Amino acid sequence: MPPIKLTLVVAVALIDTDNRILLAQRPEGKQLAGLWEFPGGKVEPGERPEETLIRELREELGIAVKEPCLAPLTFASYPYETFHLLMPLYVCRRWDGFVQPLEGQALKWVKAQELRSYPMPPADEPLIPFLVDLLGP
Ligand SMILES: Nc1nc2c([nH]c(=O)n2[C@H]2C[C@H](O)[C@@H](COP(=O)(O)OP(=O)(O)OP(=O)(O)O)O2)c(=O)[nH]1
Repeated sequence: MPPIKLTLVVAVALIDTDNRILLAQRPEGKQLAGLWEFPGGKVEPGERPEETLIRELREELGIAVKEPCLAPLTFASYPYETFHLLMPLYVCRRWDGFVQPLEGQALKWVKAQELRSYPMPPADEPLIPFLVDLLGP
């Protein structure tokens, strides 16, 4: 068996004042294209996960998030074919600026109980009940 490549990705459920969660659609041409995911990305060398998230949210969505506004909720651990994904999921209800699709990605605000209607990467499916518990149906 080849050694496992562990990949650390950090993601966030942004929650608006109606308790809806932001999903972003993975662009064509990327792995898992077309699936709906939580904003975030790979932790780069030398970064703390919270710094990664703040950077990704600025680059992808044009919003400014302060570190104390990121609350850990749960995590995903999933064996993709070429790497093992470890993905902490934070929750964030406060940010500055307006969410914009700066990378051309489709965005949707959805209720927790609607998450199952959006095809998500297999790693994300076990995260849904935590959001339903947190936010109610
Ligand atoms: N951001 C995010 N990534 C997720 C989720 N679920 C899930 O399996 N992933 C996977 C998809 C990718 O393999 C990886 C995130 O990497 P990424 O978005 O930063 O990078 P990428 O695939 O675009 O690749 P790259 O071009 O940056 O190398 O984590 C999720 O909910 N949010």
